[in-house]
Amino acid sequence: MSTVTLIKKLWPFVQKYRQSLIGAFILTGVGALLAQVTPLVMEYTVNTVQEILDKKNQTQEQIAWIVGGLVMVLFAKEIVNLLVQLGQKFLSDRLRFRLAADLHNYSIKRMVSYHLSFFALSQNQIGKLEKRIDKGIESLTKTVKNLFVDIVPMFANALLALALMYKKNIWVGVCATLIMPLYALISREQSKRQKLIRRNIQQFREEKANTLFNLIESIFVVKSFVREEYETGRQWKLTQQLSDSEVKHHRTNYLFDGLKSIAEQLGVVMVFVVTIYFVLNQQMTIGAILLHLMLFNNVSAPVRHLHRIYDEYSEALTYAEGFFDMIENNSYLENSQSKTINPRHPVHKSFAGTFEMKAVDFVYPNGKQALKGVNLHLEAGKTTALVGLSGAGKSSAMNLLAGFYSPTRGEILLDGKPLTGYDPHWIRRNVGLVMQKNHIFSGTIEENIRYGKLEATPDEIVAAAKQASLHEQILQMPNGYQTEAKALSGGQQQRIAIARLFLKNPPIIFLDEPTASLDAITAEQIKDSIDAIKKNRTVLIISHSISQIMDADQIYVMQEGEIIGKGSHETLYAAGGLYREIIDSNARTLNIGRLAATVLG
Ligand SMILES: Nc1ncnc2c1ncn2[C@@H]1O[C@H](COP(=O)(O)OP(=O)(O)OP(=O)(O)O)[C@@H](O)[C@H]1O
Repeated sequence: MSTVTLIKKLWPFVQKYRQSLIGAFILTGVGALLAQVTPLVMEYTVNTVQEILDKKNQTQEQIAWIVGGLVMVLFAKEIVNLLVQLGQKFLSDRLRFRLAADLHNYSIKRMVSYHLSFFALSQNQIGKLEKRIDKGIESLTKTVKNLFVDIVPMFANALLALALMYKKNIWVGVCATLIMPLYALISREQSKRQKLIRRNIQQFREEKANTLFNLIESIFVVKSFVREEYETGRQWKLTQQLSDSEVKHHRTNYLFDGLKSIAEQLGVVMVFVVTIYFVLNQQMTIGAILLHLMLFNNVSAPVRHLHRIYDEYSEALTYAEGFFDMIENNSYLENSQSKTINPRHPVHKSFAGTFEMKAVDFVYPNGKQALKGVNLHLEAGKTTALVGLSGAGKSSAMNLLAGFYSPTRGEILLDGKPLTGYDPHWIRRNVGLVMQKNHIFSGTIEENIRYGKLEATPDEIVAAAKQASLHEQILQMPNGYQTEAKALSGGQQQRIAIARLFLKNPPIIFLDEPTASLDAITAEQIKDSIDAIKKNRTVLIISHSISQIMDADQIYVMQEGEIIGKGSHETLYAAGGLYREIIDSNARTLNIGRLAATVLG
């Protein structure tokens, strides 16, 4: 990423802090002027002392005045300088922290508006994203701070000092300028070599953060398979690769720092020799030696720090690239605002809820084709079931109907209109989802149920918990509804998701194995509650349980991403094939003959 691109991208975030920017620039100008005071005062001092020594007729009173005056000027300059620096630091810090907050908020806002396929990409795994956002914001805000505290003040100071050197003597000015191209050349070469190393470091850091996240997330499996050593070994390997790259990075820096130091000393010697020449030829006063060396120090200060500035800046550019790539990824934006039918459109008030998939193909970002030419019809107000072996594509079809992914080919219609024309937020507001794996947030049971309807009253929450057959168990918990939800069992967590659904009370219901981790009695209770809520709603259910499949008005059988049969339970069973195999093996697993004999007596 080039500097111009970076400025263009940052400007929308920075422009509302224009006043701080202008203030910082004014202070920078004042600071640059003040920095030249000391060399000029020193020149005057040396020349005056020389004069006193030459004339040998100055009174003690005159000497006291000169010394006192010098002390006053230098002291006053330091006070003003201190205030200027404080102002610069305050303004730049304020800008930095505000900017960090804005960038963070914006990146979160963008990220949550991306399609699920964005999160399915391997480079967007949780730890990697976290690192990219963190490092991106950190280095961008550091660059802004450096700009006002380091870069602009130092360069303003250097330019003014250089102008003064030229004004004093053109040859001295030329000497001071000569080292610049040499320095720039060395810095450019250094940056070229460091670029690749820095990219590697960024990737290793993201990888390391991600592996750590995964490790903590999978600690149960790690321990149960006694894989502690294997996991620490994986971490060690990554850390080793990262530290190798960092060592290489610093080694290259040391080498180039040495070269730059030689270039700077060359400049000092040249300025010194030229000034001495003019002093000996009596074309300059002796104070000029001190003046020129101090001015050259002002000129070379930014140059001396150039590598650090350059280093931090190049690092910022690398991270900024990753950060802006992530937050500007429009191809993954769900873009609810741009839809032809938005939440305020009257069509939504009278929608029926008929879904249709027409010749839908779907390929995941990793290249796995999950759906092939799928034709599916969910009749409004009826229950449709998807049946098939594991990996057949049932959940993928459901995710597409809920608008989480877009078909690779074919189209999906809702009430005869393309799903792509609807605001995905609106669709999901009208669809209640209970998935195989339901996420429980850190927080209380009440907070977790409330997620289904944020404005729900406590009574509504209790009613939803009752419908989900969870209320009694919650009351037995140490803090009732205020108990930490993560402490719940798998089945209880699933019922939290079901309670959310009841609270949301949506016209369309998608259920993916809603009773998968429940005991038989709870599963029956939930089935009854779901049966009650199902009436007159459009329902899509994925289940391996015979009872839930049989009740459906229409059943679709899926195999390897394709629909291979549809109809009622009776017609599909009579037709034989996969459906019959699934039902028969379900019955065998249940040992239905013996079960019937026991239950029916
Ligand atoms: N996020 C993903 N990225 C890549 N491939 C995926 C992803 N999710 C699912 N798949 C693949 O798509 C295929 C269909 O998966 P899907 O989850 O839709 O099957 P399913 O019929 O619901 O299976 P199950 O009954 O086990 O839940 C599988 O081969 C699976 O590996």
